[in-house]
Amino acid sequence: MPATPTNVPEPSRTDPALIRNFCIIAHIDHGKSTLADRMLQLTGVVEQRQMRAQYLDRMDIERERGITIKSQAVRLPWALTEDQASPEPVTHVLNMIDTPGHVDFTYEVSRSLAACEGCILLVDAAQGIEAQTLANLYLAMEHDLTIIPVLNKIDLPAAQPEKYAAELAHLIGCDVSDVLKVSAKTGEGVDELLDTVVRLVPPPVGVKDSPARAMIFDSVYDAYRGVVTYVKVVDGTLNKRERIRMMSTGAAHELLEIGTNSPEMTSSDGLSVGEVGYLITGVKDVRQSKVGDTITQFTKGAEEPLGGYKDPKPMVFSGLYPLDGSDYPVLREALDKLQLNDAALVYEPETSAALGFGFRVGFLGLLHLEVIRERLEREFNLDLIATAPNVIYRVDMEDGAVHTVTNPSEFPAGKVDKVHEPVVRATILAPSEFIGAIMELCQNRRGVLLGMDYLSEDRVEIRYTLPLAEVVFDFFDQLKSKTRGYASLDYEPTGEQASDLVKVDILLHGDKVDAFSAITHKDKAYAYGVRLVAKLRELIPRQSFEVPIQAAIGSRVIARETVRAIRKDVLAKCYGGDISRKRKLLEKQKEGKKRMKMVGSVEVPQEAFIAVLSSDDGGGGDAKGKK
Ligand SMILES: Nc1nc2c(ncn2[C@@H]2O[C@H](COP(=O)(O)OP(=O)(O)OP(=O)(O)O)[C@@H](O)[C@H]2O)c(=O)[nH]1
Repeated sequence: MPATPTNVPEPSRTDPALIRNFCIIAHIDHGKSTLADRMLQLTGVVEQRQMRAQYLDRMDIERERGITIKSQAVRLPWALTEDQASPEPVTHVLNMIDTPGHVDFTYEVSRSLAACEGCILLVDAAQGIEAQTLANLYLAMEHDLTIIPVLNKIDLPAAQPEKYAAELAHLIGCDVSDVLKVSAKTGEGVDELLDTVVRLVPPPVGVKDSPARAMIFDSVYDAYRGVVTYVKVVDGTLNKRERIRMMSTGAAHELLEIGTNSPEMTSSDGLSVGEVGYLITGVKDVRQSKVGDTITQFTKGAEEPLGGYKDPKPMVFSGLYPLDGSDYPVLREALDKLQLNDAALVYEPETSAALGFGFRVGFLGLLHLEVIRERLEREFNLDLIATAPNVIYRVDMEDGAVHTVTNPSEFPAGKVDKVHEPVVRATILAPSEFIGAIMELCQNRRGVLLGMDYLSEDRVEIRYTLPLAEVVFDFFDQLKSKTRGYASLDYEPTGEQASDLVKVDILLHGDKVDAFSAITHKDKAYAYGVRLVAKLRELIPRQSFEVPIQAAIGSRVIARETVRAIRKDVLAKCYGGDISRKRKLLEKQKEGKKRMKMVGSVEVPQEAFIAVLSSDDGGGGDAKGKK
């Protein structure tokens, strides 16, 4: 029987003993959104007739278009099932906090978890534990959260609840009988799950009568209301109309609105100890309301911030250039706009001899890069050339100077002592039959095996240290193809290592093309040069003169190909008078031209810049492409 939310306490007056803050962590597609839907329905915050699939996700799309805001935290009233029959059931307040699912946003996930006291670890009963299940579980453990293991999709004919319950129990060290079994689709077991959240997740602890301290765990930009900031109040109370201070910057703002989501925004007088909700201050840029920062009162505020604040650090860089140079101001404006909602996006203008005016843009990871690029192209109608993504290198010179390199073409000339590159700790989960293939791939990518564990008879967890540069290209695609789609991957940065790295330049007609420069390991430089030069020879059309294509390390040429002269005369085969056919061919040639970029005196098609992005393992796989 669904609970009807009666006697729900005001957010500014809720007894912390009745609050439960929790999140759902799961591997992608294991059913997090569907379970959230069921909870919205069972707790009565969304009525049956309003319910549609993935209620919260719908808001996500709207937010992207700037209409509404996704609920980063939803307040759900719930009375224990056995209480529901009594005349005055005790209503608990469950705050369900959303966590971004992807590896690029680990810091945000970690802040969301820091706002909770417990979590539901959701695993698909037909698939078992996957890499993101583990990555999130480890984060939850770091934050000392109470973990409720749950198997989802038990309605599926392919579900193996007994097998995976044992796997899950083994992983977190609990009893098999503690693993709950639900179907987010049919709703089976979801009310028991809500009861379990009330019973097992500890209430938040904080000091009521002290200056307020609230942690920001998310911050989103809304076209109409400005920045909406999601917080958990740890100590004290934040009241509407109060002046507040961001502790990392000291900036002061007025609290124009404060409230909770259930699931639409509902304003209140304030938020007190243990409560989770949103606030609006009128700031226009998420960088003024940063994830991880602590908010307190402006006067007589707290002195010590809550721990854990750090600025987002870009890990991957790429040059973004408009195909049509006159679009440069549009690109600048578009980046400015996107930055309003993305504190992790950094960029600065850059000029390339080959590509003209553009920006060097820093991203948290490859997914972040893809999302931004797609939004620029889709929402701002831009045609872009993106240079191959690269990581940050730290270069120590023999004379003691230290350079930070975010663009390979700026790799310093002169006597280099050491080059450092970032490394990650990667966790791969897969059926054990693929161990050999996975190890071969990781070894090829300069990986160092850290360890391997069997999760069950036929599933393994393999841990490697890998240079980030080897992961950012196409590692995941390769992993998927070598394991028929069965492997899952997660990684986290773990520092840097000194490596034998060199810069490989590409010369077209004797001119260095900065957009093609790459930093690679010395042992791979030759294969890289040969492969790229061969690829470019295929892609660059014949010109009216001969074009040598060379790869070089410093002044030493390591590979060379030549594009022979003669411009292709598309009309050569059109004898006689079929004028419409001639026109068609000429138009086609013109179309093709549009997508060309003049690099020095050579016309280079756009695909050539993309070709640099795909790599073949071992360097020798190019024959595939030639067939
Ligand atoms: N049969 C069955 N299907 C389910 C159940 N729960 C979720 N699904 C389906 O599984 C798919 C993924 O569910 P989502 O809720 O989108 O999963 P998610 O974890 O939120 O996925 P992401 O948001 O992409 O990370 C959808 O097609 C759901 O309809 C369940 O209990 N039974």
